Amino acid sequence: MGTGKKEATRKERQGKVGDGMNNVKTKGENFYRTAKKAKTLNMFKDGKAQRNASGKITKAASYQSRNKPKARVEPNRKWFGNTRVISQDALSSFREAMAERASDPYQVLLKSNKLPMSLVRDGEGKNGLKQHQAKMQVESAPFRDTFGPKAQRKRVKLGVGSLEDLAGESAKMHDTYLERLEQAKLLSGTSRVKEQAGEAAPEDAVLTKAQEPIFSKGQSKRIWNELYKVIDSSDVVIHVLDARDPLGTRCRSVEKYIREEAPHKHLIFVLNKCDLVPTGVAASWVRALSKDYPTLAFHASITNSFGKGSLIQLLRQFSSLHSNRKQISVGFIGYPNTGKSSIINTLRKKKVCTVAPIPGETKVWQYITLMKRIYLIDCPGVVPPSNNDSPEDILLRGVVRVENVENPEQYIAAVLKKTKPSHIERTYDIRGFNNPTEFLELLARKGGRLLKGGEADVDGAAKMVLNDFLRGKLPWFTPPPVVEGGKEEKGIEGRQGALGEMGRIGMHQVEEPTIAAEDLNIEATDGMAEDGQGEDDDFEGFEDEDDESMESSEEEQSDAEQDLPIAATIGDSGVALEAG
Ligand SMILES: Nc1nc2c(ncn2[C@@H]2O[C@H](COP(=O)(O)OP(=O)(O)OP(=O)(O)O)[C@@H](O)[C@H]2O)c(=O)[nH]1
Repeated sequence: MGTGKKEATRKERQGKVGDGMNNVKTKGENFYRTAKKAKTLNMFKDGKAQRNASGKITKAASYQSRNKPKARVEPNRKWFGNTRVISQDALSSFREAMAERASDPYQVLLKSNKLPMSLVRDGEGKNGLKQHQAKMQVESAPFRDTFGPKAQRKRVKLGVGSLEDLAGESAKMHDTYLERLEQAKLLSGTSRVKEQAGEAAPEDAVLTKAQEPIFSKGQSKRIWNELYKVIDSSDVVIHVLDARDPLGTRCRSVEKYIREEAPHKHLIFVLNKCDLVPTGVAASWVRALSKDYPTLAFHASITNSFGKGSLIQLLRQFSSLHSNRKQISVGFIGYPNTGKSSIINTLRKKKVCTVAPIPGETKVWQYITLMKRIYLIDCPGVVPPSNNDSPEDILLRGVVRVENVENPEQYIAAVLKKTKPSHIERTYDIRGFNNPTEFLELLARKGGRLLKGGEADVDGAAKMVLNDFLRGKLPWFTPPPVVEGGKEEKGIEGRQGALGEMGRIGMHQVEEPTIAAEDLNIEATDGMAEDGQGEDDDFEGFEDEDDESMESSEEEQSDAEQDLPIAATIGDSGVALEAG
């Protein structure tokens, strides 16, 4: 028997139309009982009122009762199903242990979205614990510690006594600012202040350093959009630095962005062009930079590379860290011309990205498959805008194309300052000059670079010297920071490597935090076992073989996934340096 319309149709079809038809309810309005109606019907079902012989109600029916029901919600165990109670001591030791691991660049927090990260990131967010603590502090700090002569709280340094003074001070500061702005305009004539009639009042202007537009390369919105696309799509971000000037080519703003906005992404440094600096210098830089992020020394070359095995091993470790993903993406970021595309070519052992000795060769981001589970992303070179960088600094970092520079001879003094005189003499076979102009003239004459009338082509010689400086013909490097007492600082013990001493990079587990380990499913297991990948990997064959082995290890790991450690350490020796 069908229901509703179907039933009605059946009856009609079979000629059973009659009285019965009226009883068939058809779907539509009032077909189902509403909750309200059901409630009312149930109420009537509850029983009638009891009456005495004369018909007076002795006991009202439940729907007639005027007694208030007990408004108590029945307790349920499920309310507490997802919570755990721990002591304050246990909580603080958990937080200490987690904070230690979270701040160590060599340890990776896994499953951070399943951890009570608000406890770990205490002080960063505005919600939760911090707010609570702030409230507690306000509530618990006694009056005498907060106000009065013995107050221990820091007060805002206003430098003014009254509100009028403050107003006067800000008016004065504004005047000084406008004055400086005017001065800058006069001095440069190229200030970026919009001066078209009435378009922008001087108040709207920004005081910027006057510089040629070519010195703003790598700072355009387009390039930064490319960078953000790469960062967004990457699980691992490789920041490529030039070994000759690692600090100059370091983008701290990008590091900060990743640290704050995408803490789940892994950032590592690759110190490229290590072949251009002495081994000891590269090792010292690696040691110095390793304190902030894991650092690898590298020499990009398809035929004669250095550090390739270590980098691949590291990437495979990251890929096994994210074994639940189909693949991981590795973004290469950094200043222009630091060798991002060259590193990708080195890893792929063939020319997949265009490489050129001029900055800005990579224009848009580009995906490259390294192996089934690892994708690489090339990014155009970016330059964080900074008011402290002079055009000289920018030029000598290789951000600008030398042929576009006007009056290149003005930068030769800086080149001579950065390069040892003996290296200049050896490279150009020139000696006995007293200043940069003399040097350029001698060089131009020696190379037969003469203009009309036998004048030395100083301009051309300067461009040549700048190119030699940037392309590695002239040896130079920035001295690494001197560690106090001449000894290495502790802190990243066992991670310092020196070129020539290869440490196997392997992931191993750290002890689980003191509390809640089982609660949070963070037992240490050997889920991170690594298979080594040597420098001489045959990369073509590697795809099949290794992916298979990786898949099988993935299967093993999938069982143990629950038990993955929450923190894994990158490398015993940490600094991924490799025997040269
Ligand atoms: N000596 C030496 N030169 C290198 C190394 N890596 C890259 N180079 C050279 O540096 C230049 C720039 O390399 P690219 O790979 O184009 O640099 P990039 O970072 O991709 O540059 P953009 O396209 O501007 O982002 C090329 O001439 C490379 O030959 C290295 O390890 N050693």
